[in-house]
Amino acid sequence: MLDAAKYNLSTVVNQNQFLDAVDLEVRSIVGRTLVAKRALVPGESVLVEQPLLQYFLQPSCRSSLSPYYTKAMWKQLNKYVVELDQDQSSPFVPGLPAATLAYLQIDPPPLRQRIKRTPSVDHADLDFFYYPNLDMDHPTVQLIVGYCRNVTCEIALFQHVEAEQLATFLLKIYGNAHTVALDRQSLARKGCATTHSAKKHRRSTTYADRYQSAPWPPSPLGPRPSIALMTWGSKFTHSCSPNLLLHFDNASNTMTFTVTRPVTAGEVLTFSYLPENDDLGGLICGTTRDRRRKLNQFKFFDCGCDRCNAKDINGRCNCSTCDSDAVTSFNGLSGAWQCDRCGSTELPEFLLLDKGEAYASSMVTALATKLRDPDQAGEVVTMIEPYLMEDLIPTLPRTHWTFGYAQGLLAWYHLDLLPSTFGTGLASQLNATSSGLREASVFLNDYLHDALWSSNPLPVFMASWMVLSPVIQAVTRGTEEKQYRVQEKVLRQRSDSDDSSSDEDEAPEAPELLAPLVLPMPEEWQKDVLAIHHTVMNLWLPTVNAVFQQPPALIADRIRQIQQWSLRIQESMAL
Ligand SMILES: C[S@@+](CC[C@H](N)C(=O)[O-])C[C@H]1O[C@@H](n2cnc3c(N)ncnc32)[C@H](O)[C@@H]1O
Repeated sequence: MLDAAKYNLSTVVNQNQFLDAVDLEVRSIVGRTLVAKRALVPGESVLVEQPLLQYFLQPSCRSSLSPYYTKAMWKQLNKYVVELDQDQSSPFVPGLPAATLAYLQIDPPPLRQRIKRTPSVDHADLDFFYYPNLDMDHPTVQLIVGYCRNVTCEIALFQHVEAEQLATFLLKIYGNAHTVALDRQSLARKGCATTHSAKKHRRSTTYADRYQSAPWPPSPLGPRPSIALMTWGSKFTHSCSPNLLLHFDNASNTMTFTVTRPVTAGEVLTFSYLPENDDLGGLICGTTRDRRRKLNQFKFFDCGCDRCNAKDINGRCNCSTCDSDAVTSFNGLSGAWQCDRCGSTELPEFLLLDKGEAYASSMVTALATKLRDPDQAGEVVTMIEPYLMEDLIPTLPRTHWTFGYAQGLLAWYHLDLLPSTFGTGLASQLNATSSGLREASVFLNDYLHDALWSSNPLPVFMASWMVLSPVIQAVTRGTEEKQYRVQEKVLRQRSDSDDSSSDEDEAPEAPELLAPLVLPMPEEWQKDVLAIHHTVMNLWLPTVNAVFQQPPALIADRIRQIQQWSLRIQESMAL
């Protein structure tokens, strides 16, 4: 029970809404967690919170966020990590030195009066954070335990600290903290930063304000990754299909947790501990096995979310035993594939060696990565179509996520890469747009929408852009004819061109681009375009608009492009 008198809510900015919407309970598998106190709707911000403790991941000078930083100590701490991680069995050590320095913020060294500050966090507040057992048989946990022994024995500033105490703190950071891009200028404006470079920046901006015409060089103080430990933000459970979206606001230094789909009273509130921009193995594509492996490596627990526990819709596959169109799902707990209809655990051939899925997954990932890299795209573009259509796709079950994703890559190729690489003439001779729209419809509707939207709406919307953006451009290009007006002045300039008295310095004016002439939509595009349009406008945008009441620039731009595209479709279909 979340009792305001019993708990410290000082970091919570929206205390009334928080207490009205959220409760603290202990649930099986996930332990202590925040749950919905009442039914919640998309767009509700259940928590807005400032960090209890915050520090830069890569400090480069002494500051209010790393008051004990020195180059020599930084070098020494990094050396311990490298020495202990020689076999590189632990995947998660780069943040250790910064977290170690941050420990001194809560437990300052007694002998260093000159730089001693009042502890920024009360020790007792840290009791509220979960951490894994120090005996845990996990390479990162054991590396941290060994590292803390070195630090507390050999570094003078840590001689008042017990190794166990430091290890517990570091594991609390690893198990609970968020990484956010912190803008040092906004901290400096609030008077928080005391670094020499921030002071220099303050001096320079004052000077620049006074002499506004001075061509001032851009500030070197851009956003930098920082670690933020949130008292209540760390009490949400992880899910691979979460019901919350996180947004960090630099100006107020707050993290907001917003509901993304309808939630019933009592439901566990979740966000994803996995990086949300990680296409495969993240929230959209990828296998249960990969996600669980990552969570175990980075966060030390085996995921027990609904998607991992029961049916991984991302990994569904036709049953080869009863030959039904029912799906075979991966059961994360038993670690086996099972048919929804006949219960068979006989694996379809694709999954038999687990090589099929792993191979398909690595191939679509590698292709997507190469195509996004301008230096590598050229070598892949020429082979993507025959490879996907002849080699890979025929081996993929139609209900498996790799099939959906491969269709997405093909759509991208037909709508964008083919015309931009080989020209629009060849693309139209090959009917590339029709093929691309059909493939886009499979990716956006059958895969992202039918399989994932209701359980994972926001990541679906983000992932859709890879294909939705080329769809918008191709449909817009294909339903308009550009029109120009050659202005009178231009005509006069042309007729005067031989006249030696004309002003030679006057540059000829370019023809003015007019609103394009809208053309009817080709009949063979209509079915797929309308299906995509229906999904995006009627099923996706209402939720996206509710969640992002004040959308960040990127989302606002996407919504604007979608709305213009919708107008174009209506105009062109009316002809
Ligand atoms: C950031 S804490 C969440 C709050 C924590 N339960 C507490 O008591 O403070 C992360 C820990 O919660 C548990 N947990 C969170 N999500 C989980 C999930 N999907 N499956 C299993 N355990 C989970 C794990 O023990 C994990 O190490």
